[in-house]
Amino acid sequence: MNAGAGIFISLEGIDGAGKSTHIEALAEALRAQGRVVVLTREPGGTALAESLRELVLHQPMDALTEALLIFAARRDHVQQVIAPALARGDVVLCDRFTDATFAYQGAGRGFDAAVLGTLEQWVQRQGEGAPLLQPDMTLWFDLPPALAAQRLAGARVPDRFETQPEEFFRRVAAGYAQRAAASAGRFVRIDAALARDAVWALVHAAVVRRGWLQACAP
Ligand SMILES: Nc1ncnc2c1ncn2[C@@H]1O[C@H](COP(=O)(O)OP(=O)(O)OP(=O)(O)O)[C@@H](O)[C@H]1O
Ligand SMILES: Cc1cn([C@H]2C[C@H](O)[C@@H](COP(=O)(O)O)O2)c(=O)[nH]c1=O
Repeated sequence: MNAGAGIFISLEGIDGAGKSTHIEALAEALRAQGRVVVLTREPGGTALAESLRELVLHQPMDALTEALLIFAARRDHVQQVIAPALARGDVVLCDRFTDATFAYQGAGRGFDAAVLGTLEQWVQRQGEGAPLLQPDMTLWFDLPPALAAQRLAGARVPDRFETQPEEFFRRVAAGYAQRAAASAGRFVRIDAALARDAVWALVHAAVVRRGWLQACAP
């Protein structure tokens, strides 16, 4: 649940699943129908959080340090960008949010999910008794890790996560599947193995179904 009048949509999936390929087009489709869209990402989205992102993606560190830095970045991002945008009534499109932490740090690294849950409660509430900030909808780009690795091969210099073996991404993918099953009303599974046009059609249809976009005229 989000605390404002706006709409909070997150995009999730393992590295290379195709989120970035569609997030700009979704922002444009929403803007074309008069919505104000804040396009952002995690870790990142503020100057401080982008600095923490650089550390998390490139510096060696243990699992607790990684989880704390990601939640510190998230706190700043929520306070400075996401909560104000939702309060204004904007649409927030966020490339990854806390489901990524449960999938990567929890399922991938094996970090204690209960501790992650506690950090989530601290970071995503605006005050005592306030609701837990959560996306209204999560578009989950579900792609087999072997296919994601093929798509990413040679595409860019890999970071600390992208250099992990395929087995790591199998655990992360299983983590996402578990999150999706536990929050079936929030998650929309996108078959990311399809061709780009077909993936876009699924993304567009998911947002239309919620009534946040008008269907295109035939
Ligand atoms: N449906 C598709 N079919 C084939 N290739 C695709 C498809 N969608 C995206 N790609 C390609 O796969 C690669 C990864 O896509 P993209 O960067 O959008 O993934 P991502 O989920 O944003 O990854 P990351 O989270 O690691 O940044 C890119 O080279 C992109 O052009
Ligand atoms: C939010 C979040 C992210 N990560 C990881 C997942 C990715 O490998 C990188 C971000 O890179 P991207 O190209 O922008 O997808 O960070 C994570 O491990 N935990 C998180 O909570």
